[in-house]
Amino acid sequence: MSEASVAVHADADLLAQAVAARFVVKLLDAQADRGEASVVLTGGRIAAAVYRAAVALPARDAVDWSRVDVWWGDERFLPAGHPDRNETQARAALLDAVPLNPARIHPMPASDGPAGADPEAAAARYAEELASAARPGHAALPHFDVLLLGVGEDGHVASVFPEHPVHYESRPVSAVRGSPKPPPVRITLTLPAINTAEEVWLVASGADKSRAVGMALAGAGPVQLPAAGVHGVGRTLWLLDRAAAAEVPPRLRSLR
Ligand SMILES: O=C1O[C@H](COP(=O)(O)O)[C@@H](O)[C@H](O)[C@H]1O
Repeated sequence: MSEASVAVHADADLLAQAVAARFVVKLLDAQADRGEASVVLTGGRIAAAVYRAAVALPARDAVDWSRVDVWWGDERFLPAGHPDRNETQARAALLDAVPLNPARIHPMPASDGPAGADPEAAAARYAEELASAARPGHAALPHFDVLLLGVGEDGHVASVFPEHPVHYESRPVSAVRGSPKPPPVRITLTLPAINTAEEVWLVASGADKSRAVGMALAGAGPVQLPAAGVHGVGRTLWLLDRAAAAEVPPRLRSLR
């Protein structure tokens, strides 16, 4: 488990630009080291801005997109192509603009997909897909070079919400019913699965995130504040704008 580090940028636009640049470099580094890269995407407003900024970077053409695996940390359990699906957002903002191998894009199942409208069956199906990409002799998950997370006003990450029973799920992928944020039915990686990633980046912008961000970095409990419970194996990076960083303990800040 890695110690958290924090980078603060002046505003949401600069934050998105900086995260996009880091993201492209991370893919390049992973491909230099391993010949391929594996990313876990998130949903949310700042994530969409990061994806658009990544597409606008000339250096994006240095990435061999055909050797990038794309996974998701959570999904709203809605029909394929629904505008509120995290997949739909990521395709529009990033995936449709770069030459990925379609076989290496791994969206979580939709509610009208082959697993049917049963979110538990859909979660089990995604767990199987992850397991089939795991390295022989390793756990039930593939290697993730970088896993992106937004942070909710309540401190949720992916679709792990405060005090939700998903905290007690031992499998890597869980259905979520009764989400306090619409839609009520979702699928999510659980915190232990998220914490297998080499790097976890938590990206947050805006004053409405400042309390959750500050409490997570001050050491809140993960059941009450899920963002406090995520750690990359090699690196845990909080990427914030000034508004979201307003309550970060001063000793942790690195201002840009
Ligand atoms: O519902 C979700 O919300 C969070 C945060 O979204 P934001 O718009 O407040 O940044 C997101 O990280 C998660 O993937 C998504 O399903």
